[in-house]
Amino acid sequence: MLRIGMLTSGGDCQALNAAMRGVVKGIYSKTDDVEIYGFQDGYKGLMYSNFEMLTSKDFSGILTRGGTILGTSRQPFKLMREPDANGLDKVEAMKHTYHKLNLNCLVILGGNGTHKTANLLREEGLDIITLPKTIDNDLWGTDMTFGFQSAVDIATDTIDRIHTTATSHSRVFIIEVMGHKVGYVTLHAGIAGGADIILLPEIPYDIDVIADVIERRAQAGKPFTILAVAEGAISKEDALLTRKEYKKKIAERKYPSIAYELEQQIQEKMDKEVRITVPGHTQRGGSPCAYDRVFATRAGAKAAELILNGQFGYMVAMKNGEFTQVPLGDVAGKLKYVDPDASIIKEAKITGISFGDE
Ligand SMILES: Nc1ncnc2c1ncn2[C@@H]1O[C@H](COP(=O)(O)OP(=O)(O)OP(=O)(O)O)[C@@H](O)[C@H]1O
Ligand SMILES: O=P(O)(O)OC[C@H]1O[C@](O)(CO)[C@@H](O)[C@@H]1O
Ligand SMILES: [Mg+2]
Repeated sequence: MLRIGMLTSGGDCQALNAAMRGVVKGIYSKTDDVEIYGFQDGYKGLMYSNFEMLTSKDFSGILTRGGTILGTSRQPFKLMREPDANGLDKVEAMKHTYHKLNLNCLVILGGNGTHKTANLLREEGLDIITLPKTIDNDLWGTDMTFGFQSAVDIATDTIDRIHTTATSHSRVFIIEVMGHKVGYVTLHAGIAGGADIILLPEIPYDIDVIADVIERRAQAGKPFTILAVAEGAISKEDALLTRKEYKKKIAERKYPSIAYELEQQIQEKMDKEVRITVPGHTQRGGSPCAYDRVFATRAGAKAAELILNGQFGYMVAMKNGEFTQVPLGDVAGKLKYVDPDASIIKEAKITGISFGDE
């Protein structure tokens, strides 16, 4: 008998269900002697022993369904070592549930935050397999994560729609794309949507450069400008602050987000109508795109293979188009950033896209 626990943690995204379906189909293709325990709302379900016993049937028909059938939750990792309101030791509670149910392994689908806890549980002796989930594509050790391509498609669609109205009204439009620390979604949607300016957390911007691009476009007979801006885009001045100083500045910022601060800065420089669009959680919603369905199904199959082989302590990862496994200890606590020297940045610049830096 194989007893498998499963949970989804962190922000939801497209293809979580597709990935779990892949794992379950992969296992059931080899054996029927399986019990699947689905923990509700992320690690919470494991802590408080909230689970449902699922069968292969529960995973049928969910390939195209957005969200997660298990529910999810998030909390800063540092709170994991702090007792809950009733004094419960969260890590001990999770271990207790795992052992009480006599699980052979725990399958965890999550992003970078989730992997810190997954690795902690591995260090505590649990057998863990993880799958790389996040729209941010910021997981170290894998070239791709599921959710990313779907989010890029949605953000691109937003930019496409803004393009027509921006052109009609000769306006400057700021489209704020998800990504506080890492700008992959903004970079790809920005290029795909033909944004004129792309601002990423990894490449600090200079407001004078931005004003100059808008001005030069107007002089060239293009009175509208589209800016694709990551939630975590940062000015050159702010990039010089210490982490603590910057956090304080953000906490005290009178604007709801970077897009509104930028709008103000642009309007101080020029007499232009500026509008803001924030697609927000639409980027995580709805059905996964075809790429993510394929990626998640393959990742699920790879996870099933590892489980059946008794290989634990790994994240399923894609490297150069092939699925492989990376030790959890290598993944946890790291982020994969956009490399400002990557050729994609150079190529975007060659085609006239400004990153607001020079
Ligand atoms: N009930 C809980 N109590 C304490 N910590 C929790 C609980 N549920 C989840 N967590 C923690 O929440 C965090 C989820 O991570 P985070 O919010 O950084 O998202 P992520 O996994 O990086 O995914 P994404 O970036 O795609 O949203 C993990 O550190 C996990 O351990
Ligand atoms: O769902 P929440 O808690 O509002 O978090 C939003 C954040 O989650 C992500 O969608 C995924 O990490 C980020 O891109 C975004 O900044
Ligand atoms: Mg994350």
